[in-house]
Amino acid sequence: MTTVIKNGTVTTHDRSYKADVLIDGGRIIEIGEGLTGDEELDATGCYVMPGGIDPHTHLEMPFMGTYSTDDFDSGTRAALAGGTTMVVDFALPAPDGQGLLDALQMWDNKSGRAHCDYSYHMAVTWWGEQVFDEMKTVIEERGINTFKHFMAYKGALMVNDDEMFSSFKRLGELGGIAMVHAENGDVVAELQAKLMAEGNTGPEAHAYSRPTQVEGEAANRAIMIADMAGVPLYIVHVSCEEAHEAIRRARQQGKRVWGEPLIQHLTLDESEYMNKDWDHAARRVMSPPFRNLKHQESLWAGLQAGSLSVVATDHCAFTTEQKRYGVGDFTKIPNGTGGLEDRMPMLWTHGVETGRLTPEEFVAMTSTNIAKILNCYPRKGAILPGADADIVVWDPQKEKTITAATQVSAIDYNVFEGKTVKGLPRFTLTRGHVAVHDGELRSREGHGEFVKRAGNTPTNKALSKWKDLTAPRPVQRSGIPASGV
Ligand SMILES: NC(=O)NCCC(=O)O
Ligand SMILES: [Zn+2]
Ligand SMILES: [Zn+2]
Repeated sequence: MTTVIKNGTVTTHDRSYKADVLIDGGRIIEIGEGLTGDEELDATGCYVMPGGIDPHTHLEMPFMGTYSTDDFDSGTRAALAGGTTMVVDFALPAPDGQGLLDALQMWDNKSGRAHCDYSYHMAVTWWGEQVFDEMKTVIEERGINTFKHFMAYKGALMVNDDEMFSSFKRLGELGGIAMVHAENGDVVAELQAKLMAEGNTGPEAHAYSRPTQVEGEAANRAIMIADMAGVPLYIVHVSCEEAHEAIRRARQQGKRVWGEPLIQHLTLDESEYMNKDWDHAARRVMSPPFRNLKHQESLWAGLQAGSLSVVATDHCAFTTEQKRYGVGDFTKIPNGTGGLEDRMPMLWTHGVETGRLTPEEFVAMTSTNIAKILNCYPRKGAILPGADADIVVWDPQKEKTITAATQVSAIDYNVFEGKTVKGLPRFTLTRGHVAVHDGELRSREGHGEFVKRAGNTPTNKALSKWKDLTAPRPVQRSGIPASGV
């Protein structure tokens, strides 16, 4: 059966034009005028865009003594409801020595419920011969080319500089991409202990324990270590000017570094932690914490200027009951917030509707840029013949007020509660299946497929060539002087 999307404006990362889009067998087969199909979707007044890709989710993640509540079922339904058609989740080996392949098996056991396509990043939570060896299999056989390192969460997921340098060098050899959660975990641990000792036990102390300096220092350190190891670097959840500045400078110097701000850091601020209601503040505890207007403006400017590349969510949703594990001790509040369902409408509302972004830039930041970085473009992130029919028909006039009462996510609150958004999906298609039909969710459990992503991306190849060309070489001398003895 064929499906045709009619009367819309096709909008990609580089242009917009009027055309119909014909779909068969889960792929786009033709783009043009006057197309017909068995099923017609009317896109009058809408943009026809590549479905969103959220490159940063933690679905059913074991973390801080519990599991994040949205799993591959509710999480991917929430994604589709908001126009996102692919998520990339982090497979996390237990830091006490669990192998990478073993962790991937655990993630495979969970992801079978996905309603949209998905891929994984691999986390490196400890270092040893087994990790070194298995990295090759992960890249070459499992099709996962991105490896995340936590520079924070001391005593749990954190790796030290020597481990990070070893891992980065191995990734450079194998054609992988390094990722970091950039916060100085040693400093955070000390600040946490000091705050607790002084009786600062509430959720606001979470923000006090993670000032922008800890992020800026770690981002800069990771950039320099990646440069010495000869590996491209992707910095997740960039929240402040200090980290952005390090990325901006590195990119201006020709280093291969990308920065990913989150929709939460772009639109919410630290005043949330001062709320008199403990639950309200604790629900917003995430790392890095929300910042102030100055940092938000830096992130928006980075998106406009191209020094920041991708907008994600870091969706890691805990219920109020789970957040209450940290009553009396803020260090025990599970870190993480939701956002999968709201990323695209919030970015459209605060980006395109305000004139900060063009619709084409919106597509680039929510889909195409990350598809290119992760090496799954143009299968994903494109409206082109042959691409997967992961499409969102975006209605710029459709409005709603975000509320937990009607959200798809399984948790009992929403950090964007009460915010009105203008710009929502009329239809969301996942490999041709119409999963959102005029506000109605018609997704299918298990429809999602794993997306393999080969290593040795174009960026890896270019960087390796450059590093070879500029590597230190011995000076060729005509004669060696006699020893002075
Ligand atoms: N960001 C956060 O607070 N929770 C999820 C885990 C991580 O990305 O650090
Ligand atoms: Zn993180
Ligand atoms: Zn994360």
